[in-house]
Amino acid sequence: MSERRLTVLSGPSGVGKSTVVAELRRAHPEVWLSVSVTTRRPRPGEVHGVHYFFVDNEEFDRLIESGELLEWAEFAGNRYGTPREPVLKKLAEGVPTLLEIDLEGARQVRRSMPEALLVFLAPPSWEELEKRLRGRGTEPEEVIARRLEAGRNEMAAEHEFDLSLVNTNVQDVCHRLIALMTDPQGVTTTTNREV
Ligand SMILES: Nc1ncnc2c1ncn2[C@@H]1O[C@H](COP(=O)(O)OP(=O)(O)OP(=O)(O)O)[C@@H](O)[C@H]1O
Ligand SMILES: Nc1nc2c(ncn2[C@@H]2O[C@H](COP(=O)(O)O)[C@@H](O)[C@H]2O)c(=O)[nH]1
Repeated sequence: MSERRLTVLSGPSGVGKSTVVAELRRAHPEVWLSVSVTTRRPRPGEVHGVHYFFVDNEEFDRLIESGELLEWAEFAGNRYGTPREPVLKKLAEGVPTLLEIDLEGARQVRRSMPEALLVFLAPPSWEELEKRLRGRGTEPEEVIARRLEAGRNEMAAEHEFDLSLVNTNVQDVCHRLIALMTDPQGVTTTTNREV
């Protein structure tokens, strides 16, 4: 089984990664999304084991030390990581597998699984990104500021990805993403900005 079936979706906070992934999975339930571990507190409506595995710092330390994480990173004051075992199992079964992770995590996957397809989700503009992040209404202003600061860094790393998709329209992005996941032959190694 080729590691090419592993697709990583990254991009600045608020660009619409979760929205795109939710629509992709609604339309294509055959795609498996890794459930990450995080030390962040749950937002209203988030369910343990569905949106994240919510753990404390001690448990996260243990997961790192025992090598149970494929990658992990600190983002805007919290830690996030991908459980290794379920990802390897799904890939071995040939299931199209998706990780929604930050830039640092994507870089780690690039090193450990170089055949993975790394897709950057870009906003139509910086103003639109701010509008989406604030409009979501899930974080206080100081957290939004930290996420936007991280977002500047993520935008500067767009060229590291195999491909960029501009999230103007969720349906358009989903169509392109599922095509890439099921037939990634057309992807070149230089960054293309699309949609
Ligand atoms: N194409 C789009 N057009 C307009 N609004 C959008 C679009 N995609 C997502 N949004 C909205 O932008 C907000 C942020 O989306 P979402 O939570 O999916 O972002 P995210 O990239 O997963 O953020 P984070 O990294 O912080 O988890 C949401 O309110 C969502 O409804
Ligand atoms: N490196 C990793 N980053 C992850 C993982 N799971 C989620 N994330 C990224 O964290 C930020 C913030 O997410 P939020 O849910 O608090 O808004 C976002 O960029 C996610 O993509 C992971 O397992 N590893």
